[in-house]
Amino acid sequence: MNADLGSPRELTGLQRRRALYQPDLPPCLEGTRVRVELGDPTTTIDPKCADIVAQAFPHTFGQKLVHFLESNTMVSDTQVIEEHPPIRVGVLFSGRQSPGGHNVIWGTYDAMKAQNPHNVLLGFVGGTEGLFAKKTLEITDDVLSSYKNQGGFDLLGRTVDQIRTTEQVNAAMSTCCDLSLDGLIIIGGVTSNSDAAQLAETFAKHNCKTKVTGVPVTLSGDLKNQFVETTVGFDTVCKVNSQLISNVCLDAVSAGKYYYFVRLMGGKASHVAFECALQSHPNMVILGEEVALSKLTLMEITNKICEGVEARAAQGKYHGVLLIPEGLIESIPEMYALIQEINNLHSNNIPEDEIPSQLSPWAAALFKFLPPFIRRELVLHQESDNSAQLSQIDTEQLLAHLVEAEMNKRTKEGNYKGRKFSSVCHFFGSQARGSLPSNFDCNYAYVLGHICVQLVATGLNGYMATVTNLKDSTNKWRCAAVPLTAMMSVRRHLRGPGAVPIGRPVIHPSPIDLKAESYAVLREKASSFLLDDFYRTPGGIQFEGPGADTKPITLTIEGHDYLGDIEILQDYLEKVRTILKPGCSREILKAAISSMASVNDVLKVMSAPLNAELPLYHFN
Ligand SMILES: O=P(O)(O)OC[C@H]1O[C@](O)(CO)[C@@H](O)[C@@H]1O
Repeated sequence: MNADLGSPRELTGLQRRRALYQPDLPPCLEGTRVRVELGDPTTTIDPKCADIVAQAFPHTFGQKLVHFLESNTMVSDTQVIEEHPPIRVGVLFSGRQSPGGHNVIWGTYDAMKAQNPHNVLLGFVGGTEGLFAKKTLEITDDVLSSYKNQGGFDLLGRTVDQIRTTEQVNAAMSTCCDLSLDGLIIIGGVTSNSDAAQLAETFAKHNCKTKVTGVPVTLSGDLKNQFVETTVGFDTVCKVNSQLISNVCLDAVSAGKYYYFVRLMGGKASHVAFECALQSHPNMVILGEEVALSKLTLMEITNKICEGVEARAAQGKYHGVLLIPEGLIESIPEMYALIQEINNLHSNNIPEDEIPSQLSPWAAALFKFLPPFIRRELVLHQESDNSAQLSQIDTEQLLAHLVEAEMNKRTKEGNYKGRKFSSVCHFFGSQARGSLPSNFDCNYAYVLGHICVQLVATGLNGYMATVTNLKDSTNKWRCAAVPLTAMMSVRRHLRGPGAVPIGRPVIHPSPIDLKAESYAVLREKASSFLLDDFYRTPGGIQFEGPGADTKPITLTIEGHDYLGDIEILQDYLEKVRTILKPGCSREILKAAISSMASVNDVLKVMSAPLNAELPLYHFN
């Protein structure tokens, strides 16, 4: 454990300014009187698994939804919390670093002190290991001062995202009992929140008074369902990565000689890569969900990229930018099967170096075909959820390697006559995780911290703090809490009516919805992105000033706002058309011509019918 955790940091000018930013609270959480409304009892998001989840969580399954309302909203079945006897709460970072995490602690602290100055908030130093070892740091104004609105998780640090074995659960319970905690707040993604549900159930079973609350914090954005719109950190990470990608795009087009293969952190699902593609318009993005759906093999993906390279070469372009989600590797059918075999061998405690010799013949053949660096990475020890360590597998290098080999082959066979293919690989992961969080993430995390305190004060156990209507301004956000069991399901291994649920109930990462409108937009623009170098420069995160709120939240959350972008352009085009009436004056024409760069941009995003209409205007 790092000895520097929690010590005051020396802040730069920008950090100091950020530390002064005061996150907004929605009206329902302002003041000390909060109205709590109990809604409908819940089952699970997958009704077919309800019985299994109910059996596994007899004490916490089926609890009611909770809504927090402005204190003057009158509805039946509500409770107003006015009296606040002192409480003690523990908090820990369980999941991976994600920008905004510190503000959950700050929000929790402020809400606790507003309720009763004698309340005590204890942070577990070193995450789960700190929880098991009872290693705490009391959160105070002083401790918090240099961590407000700051990136990283270094106020408390983190270790393993796992509270699962009987030993771990018992250690957590004895810590909570010994410290006499009324509440335990677990900050993390799907794995941490699944563990939080299990802990809540165990605590309830053993009459432990500590109420467990989960908070959706993960850069991956995959803890997403009918109750949770997005996770803390996703907005920032997508904005930072999009800026980096757009810089790479401009670099690529400037020199015209490299293909950049950029892998993006984000777990099994491709939300980060998808959002970044919408923001920065690279030439290609290969989403794991598409690959899984079409069952594309490694060679089919390679050929698809090669076709893109050839099509661009036909236009004299020898550069490009490709986005690759880190989870792609597991979406390729034959790679998935190989990784499953490796995982099974790990689960049977076979040492890394013996794994290759224990593979089935077909898996061994595939393994042998892969370059040595990928082989080494594939056999690394597993993540806490028994899956491969995606961040350690250089899928971008594997693809660059296969594409280069295929392009050389095509050249040799005389099928490709363009310049030699050249690639540069990047992995964008931690660069964005440590970023100063966006205003959105600062506000979202701070509000979630407040909700956690209301849950503990109301005595609710096994809930996740949630906020919906996030695309609106903070004063319209709807604050709620959802039983963790309501988000659980059990994986089925067979499709169709014969499907049998296998495994234990957990909260699963949600894949990209390939039926969503934002996905349709991306597909519609795919050939233009591939050939036209229609790169977009979103720029760095703007914290203040005129640029700060132009795009307050990620495009995929807003759903239609990418279309909104197009609407703005359409509107602009209409204006240009109105000015450019046939026979218009020279001055007006000159003014319009000076906007031509933008008109060209417009042309690139416009759909075909509008494109077709434009030549009616003769600018020369
Ligand atoms: O830095 P680490 O510990 O390798 O974690 C990386 C992993 O954590 C995540 O950010 C979140 O689970 C994944 O996207 C990624 O594979």
